[in-house]
Amino acid sequence: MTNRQDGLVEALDAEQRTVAWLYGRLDVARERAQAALREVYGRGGALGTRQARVEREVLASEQARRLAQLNAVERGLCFGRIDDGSGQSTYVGRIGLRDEGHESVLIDWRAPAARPFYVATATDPGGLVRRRHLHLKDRSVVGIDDEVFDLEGMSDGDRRTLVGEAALLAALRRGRTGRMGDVVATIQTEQDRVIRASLQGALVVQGGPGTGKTVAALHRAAYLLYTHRDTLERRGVLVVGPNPMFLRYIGQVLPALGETQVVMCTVGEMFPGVRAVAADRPAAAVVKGDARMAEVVAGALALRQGVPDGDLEVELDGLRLRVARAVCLRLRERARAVRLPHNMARKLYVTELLKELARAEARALEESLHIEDLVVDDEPELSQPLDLEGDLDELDLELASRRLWGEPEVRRAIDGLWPELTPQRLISELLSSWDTLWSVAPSGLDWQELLRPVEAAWTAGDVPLLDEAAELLGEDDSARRAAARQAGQESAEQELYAWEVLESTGVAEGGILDRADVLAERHIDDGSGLTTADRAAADRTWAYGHVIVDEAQELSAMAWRMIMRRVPARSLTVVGDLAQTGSAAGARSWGEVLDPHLKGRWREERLLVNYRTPVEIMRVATDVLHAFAPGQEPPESVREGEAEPRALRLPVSALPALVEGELAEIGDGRVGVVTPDGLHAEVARLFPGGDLDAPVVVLTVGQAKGLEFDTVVVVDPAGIVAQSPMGGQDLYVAVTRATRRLTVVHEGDLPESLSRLTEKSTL
Ligand SMILES: Nc1ncnc2c1ncn2[C@@H]1O[C@H](COP(=O)(O)OP(=O)(O)OP(=O)(O)O)[C@@H](O)[C@H]1O
Repeated sequence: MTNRQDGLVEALDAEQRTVAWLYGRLDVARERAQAALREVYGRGGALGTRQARVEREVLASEQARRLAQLNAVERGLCFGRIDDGSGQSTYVGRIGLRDEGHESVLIDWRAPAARPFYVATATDPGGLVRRRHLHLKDRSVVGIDDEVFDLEGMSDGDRRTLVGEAALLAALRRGRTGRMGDVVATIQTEQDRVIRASLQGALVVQGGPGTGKTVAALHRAAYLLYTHRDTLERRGVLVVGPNPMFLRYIGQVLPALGETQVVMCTVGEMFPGVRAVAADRPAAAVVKGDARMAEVVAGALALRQGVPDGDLEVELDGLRLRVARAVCLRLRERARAVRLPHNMARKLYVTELLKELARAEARALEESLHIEDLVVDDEPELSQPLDLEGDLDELDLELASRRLWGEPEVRRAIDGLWPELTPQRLISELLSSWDTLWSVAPSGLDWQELLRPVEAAWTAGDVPLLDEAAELLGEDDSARRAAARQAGQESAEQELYAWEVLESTGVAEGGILDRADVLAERHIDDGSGLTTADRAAADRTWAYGHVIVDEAQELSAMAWRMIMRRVPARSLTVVGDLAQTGSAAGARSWGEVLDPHLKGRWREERLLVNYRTPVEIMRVATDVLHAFAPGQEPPESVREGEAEPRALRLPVSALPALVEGELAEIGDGRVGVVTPDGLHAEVARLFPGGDLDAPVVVLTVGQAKGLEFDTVVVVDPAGIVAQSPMGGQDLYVAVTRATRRLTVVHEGDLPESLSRLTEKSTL
């Protein structure tokens, strides 16, 4: 054996001992959490005082969460080590662990002490002499990669253990599984800046395909939850993604990092109770996404706050109650002046109008009696004009109002003037009414594109309109607010109590939680057993502590209005690539979409290295990019691929044979077949049952956005360009999904931008 091999074996042995010991600590921590959980449950059932129940729930939930976190970190518990010039070594892992003496033995990757592991470079090693990556298979150390920053500072023994392959490249070469994995072990410096940026304010992460925007944004969520757990566990974190497929693709990253309490949804899912299943035509999507639609919705609502053409007349038991048009106008102005949402202002309007109707009833009654003056002969002082209306005092008015409110004719009249509305009703009636759109749409807006049947299925583009409407309509939430007021009184007591529980049980000292109000909030006994994430997801008006928007270039101006409502503190991470905008309603510049809300108070980080697509494929992608954005440069690939990308002139029916060959080439990996929308059904029939985990999955470009596969087969590139409302952007997205191999299949001519591909007509 050579010295070098000896050194490596020695190093592996030494690291194996350390790693085994760390897993031992993990087992101890788990056993403790399990024992604590058993002990808490052992304290009895649902009986006992409220105090005892709260105590039990607080502890059980904390221990369960701790246990889930400890279980999540089993794979790759420790992945790094940093050595400083003083001979001190620090191990970095998925979670922080301490020894019996409470000394830190493993540093959580998110802790400040772990930072040098990610930011040290040869030119700026930050006091490190070496960074070591540990590769684990189950609990065994199977490899190590060293980067040495200061050869002089290392011992001879250490020098002998240098091993070649960079951990990053090893990670990038792995076959794809159909799901995104975490990259804690190999976060790069530029990504680290994104991940650890301050919670305050808005950060835009702009980067080309494969630069790790998504993966960095997810690690940022985990980092923020670790660093600001008190704020964020109470308020929650929301991740908005482009489609359900993408959310499934990234769904495992945060749980693998021990974080399960993040809400993930698409724009189409952001209105509780509505499932947006239909798609808009591009022209309709553009109009729906236009910021001027806010005026359209407001205008449509204003039309629902009506006044009669003449006087208001209601027939009731043979009486004709009449309220002058001028009075109706005055009541409407008064109700509008309170600036409450429509459904809440309606209360005021209804109360006032009922009083007017009560007066009108008295007047009508007077007239119906046909007695102008009641004259009592003997007692002239009693002789006076009959004045039923003038005789009504407040109490009479209230009683009469209540009675009138029970009359269907009165209800009908009021509903005709100021109806109680749901967002769904307002928007579906708006989008199906030529008259309403014609009268409220500002000039220049192609409102005719919006027209559709009243019962049409909801689209993702409708959801921001529904949200806008809900904001203007409000809901009569007096009952909920009364309950909240009462809960508010209780919460101070609960916080104090929760704190006492933590202290008396030692949980507080263990550092598991440091703020009692977090617990108090999470454990307010609303009887639902819901977590913050559950409550937030079900509540349209929830204000999140932080919102991450991925593929943010696709969002329309109206969608941004909705997102901003969810995050009043404007703590946002906006992740995207303007060169990949597929939606005609999407962004052309970040300033254009963000400035209306943030007034320039956002900053941008750029990611410039492509970790996904090999150089050869990126050359093709660059041609595609330059065809629609001549001056723009794509990110630089970090590695070479294994095959030149190719074009094949083949019919769709030949795809199964082609895909079979690709599967044979890549072994364990995944094939993605990307088609224009119009061909999707036909191609998908050739590969039944293809979900994300399947070896072959057929996707439209919209579905493939954000995903990646070992091999990508792009079908009918000319069709993809033709269908794209923006031009070549969709083709750019399609050709940048591959990590290893790219084949373009076409029957007609290839788009000019793909002329670099060597063309063949056989497999
Ligand atoms: N530091 C890293 N270490 C290991 N793998 C990484 C790293 N950064 C990114 N990757 C990998 O590169 C691939 C691309 O990352 P990601 O999907 O986050 O890029 P993206 O910028 O969101 O791309 P797109 O804009 O095309 O959707 C993923 O497989 C990801 O795991």
